[in-house]
Amino acid sequence: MNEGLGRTLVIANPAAHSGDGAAAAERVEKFFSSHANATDGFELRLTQAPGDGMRMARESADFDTIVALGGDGIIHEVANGLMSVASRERPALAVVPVGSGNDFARTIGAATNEPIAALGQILCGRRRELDLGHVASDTGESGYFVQTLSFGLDAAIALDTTDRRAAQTHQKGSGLFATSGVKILSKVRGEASGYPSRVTMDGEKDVRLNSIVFAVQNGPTYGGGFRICPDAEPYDGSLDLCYNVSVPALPHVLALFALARTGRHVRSRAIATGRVRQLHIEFLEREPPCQVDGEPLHGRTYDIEVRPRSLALVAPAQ
Ligand SMILES: Nc1ncnc2c1ncn2[C@@H]1O[C@H](COP(=O)(O)OP(=O)(O)OP(=O)(O)O)[C@@H](O)[C@H]1O
Repeated sequence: MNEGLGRTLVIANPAAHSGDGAAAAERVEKFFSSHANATDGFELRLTQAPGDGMRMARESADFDTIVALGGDGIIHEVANGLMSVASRERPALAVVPVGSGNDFARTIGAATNEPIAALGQILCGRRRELDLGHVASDTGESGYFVQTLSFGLDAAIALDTTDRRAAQTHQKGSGLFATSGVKILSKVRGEASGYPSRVTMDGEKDVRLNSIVFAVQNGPTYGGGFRICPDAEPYDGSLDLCYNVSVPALPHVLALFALARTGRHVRSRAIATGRVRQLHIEFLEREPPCQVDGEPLHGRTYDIEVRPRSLALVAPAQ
């Protein structure tokens, strides 16, 4: 049993998972109202638009625990808002995952799209110190990521899933990612052309790559369950990498994409993996598509680092 949630703020995205977030928020409100000893008082606030979750979390120093209810997007916003709160006043993060992708939830072992089960896990959970990734680009954009940052074709695929969700597709999770993958890859004619880059890992000598895929992960999956960095874990003080070291022919790229569903792509000679604390990437010819926890980010040059043990997380007891 954890030491209690204390004063609790639920920040809920009613639009998450094609609108399921609204009903999930009601169920959580009912649960906390009828189990008064679960918290030292709670408030529920619904977001109305992108950005609200970050703002609400930024102003949450009076609470002990913030429960982010929704998908990876709202968890990303709440984590970023919490990082603006002074560390000695920063509330703990808990999640009730109601999303289409739920990659962060999968990483920490939280029940997905089952709000009461997820609440049960929180109430019986244990505190863990969660690492975050931090990224800053040459456009001046910067922020933290809880799960994933990637460049290249896979980022284009992830961003396409966001557009297709906004267009009310009924697909979810890895099916959505797979369909966007086939769509994006079918636009590639002949050889997939990469994004030439110069990469410095942990201050070592730089390497030249022609990146089709360059993923920087705090947890193992992206795209609703694709195990791009199968060994990543968000409590180890480092970020895991997966990138191509040669540019395979298109059928090979498609095969690797399919294998990534279960993490078997890492056995390919075209793929390298790594583990770093800090990374500098410069894209030499053109800006690649880039996604951070499923949202777009822009720039040609990126500084990325792990911020170990940044957030107290109420994680399911394993
Ligand atoms: N009230 C709202 N109406 C519309 N969009 C919102 C609202 N609140 C937040 N958002 C935005 O919706 C986006 C997606 O939300 P969220 O990640 O919670 O759900 P999802 O897309 O269904 O799940 P996942 O990210 O796991 O696939 C976020 O980027 C968030 O900023």
